[in-house]
Amino acid sequence: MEYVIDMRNIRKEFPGIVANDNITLQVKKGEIHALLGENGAGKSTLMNVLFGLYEPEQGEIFVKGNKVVNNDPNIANSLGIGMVHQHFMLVDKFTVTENIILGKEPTKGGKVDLQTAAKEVQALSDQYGLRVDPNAKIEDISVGMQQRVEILKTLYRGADILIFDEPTAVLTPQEIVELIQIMKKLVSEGKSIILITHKLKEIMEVCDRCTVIRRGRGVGTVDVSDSNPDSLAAMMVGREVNFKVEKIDADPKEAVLKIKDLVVHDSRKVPAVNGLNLTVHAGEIVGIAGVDGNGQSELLEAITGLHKVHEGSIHLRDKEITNKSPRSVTENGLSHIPQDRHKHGLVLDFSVGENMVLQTYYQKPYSKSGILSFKPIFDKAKKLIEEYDVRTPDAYTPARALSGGNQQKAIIAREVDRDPDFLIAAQPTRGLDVGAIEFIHSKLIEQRDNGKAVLLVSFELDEIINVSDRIAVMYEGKIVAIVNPKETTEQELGLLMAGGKRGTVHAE
Ligand SMILES: Nc1ncnc2c1ncn2[C@@H]1O[C@H](COP(=O)(O)OP(=O)(O)OP(=O)(O)O)[C@@H](O)[C@H]1O
Repeated sequence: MEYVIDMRNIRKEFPGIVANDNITLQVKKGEIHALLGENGAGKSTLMNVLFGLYEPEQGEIFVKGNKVVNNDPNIANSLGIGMVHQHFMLVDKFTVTENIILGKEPTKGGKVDLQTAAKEVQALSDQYGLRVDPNAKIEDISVGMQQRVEILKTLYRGADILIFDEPTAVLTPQEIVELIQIMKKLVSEGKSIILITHKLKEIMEVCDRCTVIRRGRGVGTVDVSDSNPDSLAAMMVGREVNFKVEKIDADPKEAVLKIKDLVVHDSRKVPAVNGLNLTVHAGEIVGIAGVDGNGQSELLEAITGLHKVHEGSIHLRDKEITNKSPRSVTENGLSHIPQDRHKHGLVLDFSVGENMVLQTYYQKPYSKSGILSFKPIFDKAKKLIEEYDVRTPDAYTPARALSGGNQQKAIIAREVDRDPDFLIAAQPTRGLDVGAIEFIHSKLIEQRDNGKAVLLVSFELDEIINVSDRIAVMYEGKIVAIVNPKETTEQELGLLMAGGKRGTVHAE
């Protein structure tokens, strides 16, 4: 059988780690082929080898039966391979069309022919159901549309083998439904897709076959129709995974976070949070459910001191923290697992060890008389790396070199370990494998059981329902309903998130 992609016995090493150890990946034409593995298993590395970004130490690559030599991204492109990266590579100030044609502009009379380009983009967009506004600027469009621009960019360059690196991690549930339709359309038109995802539900829904890798080695390739989420998880992690979140009923105590009549403006000076009231008690997890863009980011930034509050107040226990600096809020007992781990969670060029003390480096035992004490810093880091299973060669490795999921585990380790009164967890399991998700959920529940107040914000409705003790539904900058997770369904929550009505609101 001839494969469109045939990667044989690939080996790729980084200092201190074999990221790909003799891996074979074979993709058939017209299939959606899942690539599944734990955080740090080597999936992105393998795709970067295929795309010519890394040169493997060993192994062969055949594309449509032809052996690839001296691979680089230009060669990969010319062979019809296109990559839709997790972090988009678009120019914010350019329009959709300008981004799509960048580097391959049609010309007329020596000038870029934008009219012809716009027509070509529209034709591709119609053919594959990739809805975009060709004249909109990237900075003004949603994440979902930006992703469609990335897909169109690869199609415009003639790609017929598309690599999607965790494409749904950044999307809202509605956008995920659309992307799945788009992927089905692409393969029905003869394209082949390699899909990296941690979401087993997605694999079951759209993929034909799945290749599993564990700690840099191939475990095997299976037909999805012969598998189920349990068997895939076990193959990937090497043990059975418990998908059910185990917890006893909450025993909430005194109020820890008290928000009264909060108003926060967004960057366009429009109220994004608009008269919001919310209380979170010691010993409970309150989950915030809402469609992206209903003020969740502004709310979290206001609590953590990253965004100015216009009206209203925020108290942590009896201390007012309204418009206090991030450091002051942190010193008053807040920990924060931020939504954007690169912007607010890590200093990528610092070592993992240094990142573990980002909020506490100036305190004892990590500093003495204003000078850093590296032994206690790295002793602490080593302990956390072990406890949280952060896969890194060592504590001295720069955070940038860790896989996305392991960067997230490092942040969670640091924030939970600081033992705060109040923990904000924003999309805490985004990009994590099922084994890591199981572990993080148990850590959040452990915090709750130790009497901490936890605020969980997540687009994953099953996570909100399974982990929270109360669910606050946020719509147009307000909490519009408080729901008991035991008495609701994903459908019912979805309706409330879209502005539907049900019951009364008790912010307490
Ligand atoms: N440029 C690099 N320099 C050093 N080490 C690296 C580099 N890129 C990846 N690694 C290491 O190689 C291993 C595999 O990383 P990779 O990003 O391929 O994992 P992954 O399976 O894609 O993980 P995730 O699901 O978390 O994204 C990890 O241990 C990572 O730390």
